[in-house]
Amino acid sequence: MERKVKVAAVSYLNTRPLLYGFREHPVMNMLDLSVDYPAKIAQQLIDGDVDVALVPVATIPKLKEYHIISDFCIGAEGPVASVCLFSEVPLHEIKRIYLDYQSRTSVALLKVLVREHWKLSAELIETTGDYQDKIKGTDAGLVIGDRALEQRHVSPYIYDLAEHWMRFTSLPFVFAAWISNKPLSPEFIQQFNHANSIGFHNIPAIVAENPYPLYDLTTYYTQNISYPLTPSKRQGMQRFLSYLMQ
Ligand SMILES: C=C(O[C@@H]1C=C(C(=O)O)C=C[C@H]1O)C(=O)O
Repeated sequence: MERKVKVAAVSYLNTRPLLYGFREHPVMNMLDLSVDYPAKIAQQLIDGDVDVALVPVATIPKLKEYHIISDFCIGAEGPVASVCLFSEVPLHEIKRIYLDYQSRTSVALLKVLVREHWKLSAELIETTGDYQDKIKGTDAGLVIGDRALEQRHVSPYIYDLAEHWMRFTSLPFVFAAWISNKPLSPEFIQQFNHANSIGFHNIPAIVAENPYPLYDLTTYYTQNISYPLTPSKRQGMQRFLSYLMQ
């Protein structure tokens, strides 16, 4: 029997609709699935520890070989809600910004917005562990994923990065896409895509099995995160990658 395809996905709530259909799907006989936070997954795909991953798109320039294997992604066509710059003061009073160690794409996006759109001179600070309690006074923080949905209840100023990218470029944004570091069989890709698509017809069931008091997950899954990897999202992704190559 052929070796199983190693697949890594993001462990946040936003990935639940993509993974919902994998349970009991025949494609599970062809793969081993693991989950982790985005920066970890990026490293696993770069190192070849996995074959396919829902990787931050900012990882693409670091891959020797890459194939976008699916019609689904973690994207947004307006406010995404879970990737934000959080602050106690307005944007232009921010002196320092803590960056999220779990992120690759959003950190790169924040840098593009700081430099090209907001034109801020704030100092950017890398983090390696919890830092949200440092978001105080003129120290702001970029937070992604479920922790961002929590931080929405803490910080008075919330700058949504997908919304600001759209204001800047008039294009949607792609945070993560299913990417392989080697060619995979058309049969696998077809089954994989099918498994990804099942959740979209079952959003009420997914919301019901993930009780989450901090944010309305129906809104999150249907109005914030936009999953289809459309031509305009690909265009947004190319524009973003062109900033990373500069
Ligand atoms: C929208 C999100 O997108 C995530 C952001 C990523 C990043 O910044 O590298 C990577 C994967 C996505 O799951 C989120 O997690 O809130």
